Amino acid sequence: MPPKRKAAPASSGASKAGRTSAMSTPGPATPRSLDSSMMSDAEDDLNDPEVTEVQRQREQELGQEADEFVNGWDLAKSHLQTRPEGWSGDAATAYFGGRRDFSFLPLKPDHPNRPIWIDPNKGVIVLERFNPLSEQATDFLITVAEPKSRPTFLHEYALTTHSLYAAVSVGLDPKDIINTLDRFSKTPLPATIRKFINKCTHSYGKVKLVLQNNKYFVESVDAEMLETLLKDPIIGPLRVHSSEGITTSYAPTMGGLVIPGTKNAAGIRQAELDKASGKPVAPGAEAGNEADLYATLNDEDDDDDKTAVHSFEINDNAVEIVQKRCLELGYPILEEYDFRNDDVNANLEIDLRPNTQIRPYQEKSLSKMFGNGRAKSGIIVLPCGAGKTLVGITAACTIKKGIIVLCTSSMSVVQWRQEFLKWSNVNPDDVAIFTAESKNKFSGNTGVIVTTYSMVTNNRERSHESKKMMDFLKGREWGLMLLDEVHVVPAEVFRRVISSIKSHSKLGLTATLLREDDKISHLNFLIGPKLYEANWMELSQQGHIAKVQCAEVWCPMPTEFYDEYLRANSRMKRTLYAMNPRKFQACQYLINYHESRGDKIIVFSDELYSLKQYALKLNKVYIYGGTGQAERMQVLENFQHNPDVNTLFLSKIGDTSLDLPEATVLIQISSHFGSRRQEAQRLGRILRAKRRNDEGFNAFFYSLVSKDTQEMYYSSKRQAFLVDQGYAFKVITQLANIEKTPDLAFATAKERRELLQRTLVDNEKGGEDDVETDDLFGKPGGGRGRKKGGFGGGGVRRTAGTLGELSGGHDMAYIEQNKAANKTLKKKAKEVGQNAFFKKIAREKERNRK
Ligand SMILES: Nc1ncnc2c1ncn2[C@@H]1O[C@H](COP(=O)(O)OP(=O)(O)OP(=O)(O)O)[C@@H](O)[C@H]1O
Repeated sequence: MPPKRKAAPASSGASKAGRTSAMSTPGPATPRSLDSSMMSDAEDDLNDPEVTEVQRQREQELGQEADEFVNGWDLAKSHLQTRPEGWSGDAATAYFGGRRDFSFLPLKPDHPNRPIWIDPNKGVIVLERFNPLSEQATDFLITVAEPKSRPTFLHEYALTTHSLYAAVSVGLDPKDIINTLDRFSKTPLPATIRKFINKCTHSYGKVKLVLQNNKYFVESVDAEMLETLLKDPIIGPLRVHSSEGITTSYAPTMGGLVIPGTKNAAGIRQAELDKASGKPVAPGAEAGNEADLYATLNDEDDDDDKTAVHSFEINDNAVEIVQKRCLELGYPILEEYDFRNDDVNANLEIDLRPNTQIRPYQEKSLSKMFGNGRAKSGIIVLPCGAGKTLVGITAACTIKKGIIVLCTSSMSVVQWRQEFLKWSNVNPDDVAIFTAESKNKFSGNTGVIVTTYSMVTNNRERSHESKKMMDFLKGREWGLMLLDEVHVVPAEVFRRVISSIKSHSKLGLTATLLREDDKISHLNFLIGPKLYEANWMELSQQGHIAKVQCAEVWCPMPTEFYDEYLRANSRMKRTLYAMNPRKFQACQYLINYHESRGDKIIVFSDELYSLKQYALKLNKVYIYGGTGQAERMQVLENFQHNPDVNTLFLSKIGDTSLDLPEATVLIQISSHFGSRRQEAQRLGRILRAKRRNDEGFNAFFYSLVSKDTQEMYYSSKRQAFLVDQGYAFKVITQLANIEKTPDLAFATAKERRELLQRTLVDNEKGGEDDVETDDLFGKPGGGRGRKKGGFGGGGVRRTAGTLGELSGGHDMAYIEQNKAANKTLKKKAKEVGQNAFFKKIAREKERNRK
């Protein structure tokens, strides 16, 4: 069967440039050129129970697609060899024909000097990064469009309704948007694009959602508009009937706003004054500081004219439906909080400490939130380690009202509280924690509460204390709700949080806004649109996150493994491509190489059988769902502090449930399907490297892939997001001098055969059923670390002798070669219970507890 081969849309062309060949031939062109639309409905959302069933079905389909892909290459290759004489088509022709043929757009005479192209149908903008005007164009595009893909030479942005609203809300005039786009464009601005911009900007801000006295109101200055909405068959019935239809009041006015932690903030200016004992730096002194432009609104904007506003009340649980419907009607609802004129809710004494200065990208992201002096709800996307916490705290210091922070674990709750105390001058008694262990309220009449999603959405019988606390949380209006790690929380959880706890504004924080597509659109209504997404490459060039070299290592499968692979069911296929002895050797080689350079290495395997086999054979420590809490802590502490423990094997439990110490190298030996989010999250683990500013320092991310298997396909799918962020995956087909690796595993044909037999026998009965979850909200049928069979389970029998008998090779008795390194650690820990290293850790723990 020929592979499904839909040509990718022209608009994703820029993202195709991400993979390059480092050594020898990369083989066939990369699977990125396959149907990229399939990426959108991938099973990205590993944690969402709602997705699990869909996910299982997709897994099967994906398996088929992957097989077709692999077979397809053979077909394609044979086709190329036999193409007819005189055939003039080339591989690229398909990308520029039909709907992607834009040659009807006339080029301006000086088009080489202009940096952008605009797709008249989709509003996708392609920016030439090598053009001299690209810097200016980038600053502008970030304000009016959403970044989609940013590899080295070509960037893609998209004009969307939300991006245009955001542009208007920071004071850009539709005419200016059109003129500037036209100025940068190589062709005259298409009429469709002008129309789209005018339409979106025209309806901006006509309808608002406002929280007053713990009730939601739909508000507009245009009474007729509200009448129209009330006549709508969906919105009309959602009005609260006891309320008296449309009411009219008068809107207050705004004053100037300065985001704390920026150059203009009082604290910073005071600190600069003190430091230099001289004049303060003039506000906005830095020419072209875009954030200054947006963040500081002049008091001249004040006027005393009060405008009449009309409103009607809606039910708490109708908010999402009304928002969706208004967007369909072409009147997107604006959720903005005029916190400076909120006299109802108490003010919180909180400011950033005077010496705290937020970084330019943090400032930019916040200027999107506070662009017009009010707080817009939405999501800020910053890579791991780029300082999302400080962004959230600065937002809290700007709003200065009651703040509620929702985290994914009680460990993060404690960290958030500590960060509040570290970066701001808030009174420690005003920052309270609501977890299973602690249910304190703040001392004054307002403050900060840090809690977890599960604490506030828990359906089980609550303790008296916990119930009292929930009543407290529900009974008041919060100024800001900070939602951490929004990409891993199911939409239903947000729905429950948001309908029970009322807040005037919401800020979602995440490193990757990747979920199944419809879930992303849920977030638009549940939290708000994406306000800002940082450019990873820019941040790494500026030294805020580490530079990472990404490579995909192609490992051929020995014939006997490949034969079994072709015959195997999908479960066994996965085990076989993970247990490929050439892959094992590559892993051993890379570990040796990087350990000798002083790196700390994390090896990820989603396949539990291979995880443990690799770790045992290489005598390394490992953690998976079944590892007890005490052992986990011990392994992590050793990995962090013990110079003899430099490699840690991790199952997918490491993606979300562990607070991992810093590492500088990541190796993936097996990864589940095509989750772009998981891939990005894993890369994030090495972005925080402290040595990132050392001259020539690089972190490394290797994906080991068994050649000509389904893995090749999944791997390319997984990389899509990172490629869009500008990471180039080098393909390595040969590791130099690998055969000279000391004690290279499976170096002989006999050892490889033995490995194959053992793998087949051990997994005969289904082996590890990978229901292990790293999951915060649980999946049906699997609690944390629950698994059928496998290690510690009852399903697999592994005894010396059995294999020999089965295979008929009595000389191949299976010997458990290594004691688990974990056990050695445990033993050592007992022996050296009073060792300085452990004493230090104990002291640190004690300090943290205080
Ligand atoms: N403006 C700043 N000035 C100084 N240090 C900063 C600043 N912003 C962030 N940092 C530091 O950068 C580090 C990473 O910050 P943080 O943990 O908030 O990142 P993150 O984006 O939340 O990462 P993750 O997604 O991994 O949780 C922290 O040590 C933090 O103190």
